[in-house]
Amino acid sequence: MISPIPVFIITGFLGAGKTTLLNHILYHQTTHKIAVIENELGNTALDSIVLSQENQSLHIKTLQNGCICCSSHAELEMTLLELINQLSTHQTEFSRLMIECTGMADPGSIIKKFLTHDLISNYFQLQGVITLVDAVNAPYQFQHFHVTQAQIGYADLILVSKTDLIQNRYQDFIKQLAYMNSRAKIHSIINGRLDLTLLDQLNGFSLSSQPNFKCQELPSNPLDTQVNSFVIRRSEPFELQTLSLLFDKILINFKDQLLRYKAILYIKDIPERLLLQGIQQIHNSEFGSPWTGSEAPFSELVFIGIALPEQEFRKAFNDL
Ligand SMILES: Nc1nc2c(ncn2[C@@H]2O[C@H](COP(=O)(O)OP(=O)(O)OP(=O)(O)O)[C@@H](O)[C@H]2O)c(=O)[nH]1
Repeated sequence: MISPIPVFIITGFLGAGKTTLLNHILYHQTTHKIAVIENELGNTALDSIVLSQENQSLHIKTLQNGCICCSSHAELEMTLLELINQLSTHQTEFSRLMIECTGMADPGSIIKKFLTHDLISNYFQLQGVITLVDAVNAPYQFQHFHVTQAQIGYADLILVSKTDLIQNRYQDFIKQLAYMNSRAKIHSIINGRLDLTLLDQLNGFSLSSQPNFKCQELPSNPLDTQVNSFVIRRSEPFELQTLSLLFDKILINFKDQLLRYKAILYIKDIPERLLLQGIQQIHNSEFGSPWTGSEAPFSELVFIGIALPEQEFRKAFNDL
């Protein structure tokens, strides 16, 4: 058994710059052999031809029978299982896997595949969801294609592309993205030129990471998008049992709205911090390092979802 291979999911609406980014990564990174799974909708896989010409050594698989978040689910699973077979029989080797989604894909179901499938989750460790956002067209896309909002909600790293076309007029837009997803790092990039060290820093699905969420101090939601996020902080400890009951209730009541959530929790009479993360209904938790004498224990929770009622959540946690 090899140690799990880090997986990056690259998402973003049509034309946002996913392939441009992928080409930059493949061309400039030197330390990893990267396998790529691309998903093209119903046309020739021109993108992958460009990629494979520039990077002969890469294993590139193009899925063309539909979108991997819906109709082509089984095809993605089969491809991953095939890669596992090739890895375990030493027919191939690579140290990172990148999946480029179609522009219309909701990444939620793709993420779930990596968290729920026994064999796939043994071989592959989801490292991060990278969402490309087209600074020129995203405000229109947010209004007309709601999947673009979900793509923001699932992101660990948001890359705002095409800022060269609008000069400095995107600061409010960046604030809007932070309002929608307070967990994700946000950077602007031009023509895919990503600082590759950002990839090494991604650990969106790690339970051991220290949450350090951005505060939401934005008074309104200027683009009237549905996806929102908020951070709840608390210094008093939670009772484990009542907290579990509250989470159960939230998962039932908001099952169609929750996208992602992550928390570090201070639990009464427990010396270690409890780490929790979830995507939609799937969640896992474990105890992390103990609180040290020099730090004041605290809880910090971030929720990202579709029109989540922030005040209702705050009240529910405060009342515990
Ligand atoms: N000016 C400018 N153009 C960009 C930038 N990033 C990408 N582009 C261009 O935008 C177009 C679409 O880029 P792609 O990388 O193909 O976008 P994509 O997200 O892979 O598109 P789909 O496969 O259709 O979903 C191409 O012509 C790119 O050259 C950028 O930062 N600035």
